Amino acid sequence: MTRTTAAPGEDAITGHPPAVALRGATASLGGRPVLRGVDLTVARGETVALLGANGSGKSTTIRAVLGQVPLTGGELELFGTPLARFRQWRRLGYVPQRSTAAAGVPATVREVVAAGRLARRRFRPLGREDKTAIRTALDQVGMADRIKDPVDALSGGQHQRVLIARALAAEPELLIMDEPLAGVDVGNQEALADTLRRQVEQGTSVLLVLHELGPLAPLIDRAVVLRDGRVERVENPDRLHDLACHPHGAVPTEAAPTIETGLLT
Ligand SMILES: Nc1ncnc2c1ncn2[C@@H]1O[C@H](COP(=O)(O)OP(=O)(O)OP(=O)(O)O)[C@@H](O)[C@H]1O
Repeated sequence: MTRTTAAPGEDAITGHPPAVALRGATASLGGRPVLRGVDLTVARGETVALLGANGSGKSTTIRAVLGQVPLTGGELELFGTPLARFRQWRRLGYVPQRSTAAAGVPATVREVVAAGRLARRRFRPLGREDKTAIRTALDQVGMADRIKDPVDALSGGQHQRVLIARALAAEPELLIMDEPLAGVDVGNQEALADTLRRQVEQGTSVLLVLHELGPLAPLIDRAVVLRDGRVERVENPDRLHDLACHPHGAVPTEAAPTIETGLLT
């Protein structure tokens, strides 16, 4: 049912609370303030990109959303539930920044992707549904033929695609990804963008850190630009082209040449 008015915190169209509602978030790491009052909302079915220079707090923000970095102030709700009471982690899928993920873990591709089903199957053996989800997720990232290989035998970009498959296998309602296309070649970036488009069409909410919009640009509803642990500005899709070319400076008034991707930091 379409609604024209929404209660505070609810999405105006679906009437559901947003997937992510972060308000005035502050956090410190190593004794230094890193988040200094971040407001971030991801409505149901929305795709939000977090942009900003190195060290601006993008990864820390999404780790805070995942409950991995404690907030020193502010509020976080996931699907309308305050973090302290949130237990439905199976509704989330996470693709960590590649350099921090699964390095040196002696596991096969299948085992890594099966880990994405952990929260769903509550440590029971894999069932038929799990096996189908694993196979489908690997198909979606073009890695089904490597299912039996050790992850150590994969290239960096292939490894990244397996981590994306792990998140997809969870069939999440909210997909959180930290630089998901880093190290992935152009052809596979396009394929992953198609996969993500299908997820979004099915109603998945997406929060992702990007340095380059690349083929994901058409999927993005809003871009939140961080600077020094604060939201510097929020941009709508029609500004994304300019943002890709001029992330931290003035946007020229003259028409710029059409460029689909651009360096964001
Ligand atoms: N474990 C840590 N201990 C201390 N400081 C940290 C830690 N992790 C991150 N920081 C600091 O927090 C700030 C924000 O880091 P964060 O990783 O969130 O930035 P980012 O925007 O994701 O950067 P990048 O684009 O380089 O990935 C940086 O100044 C960083 O040095």
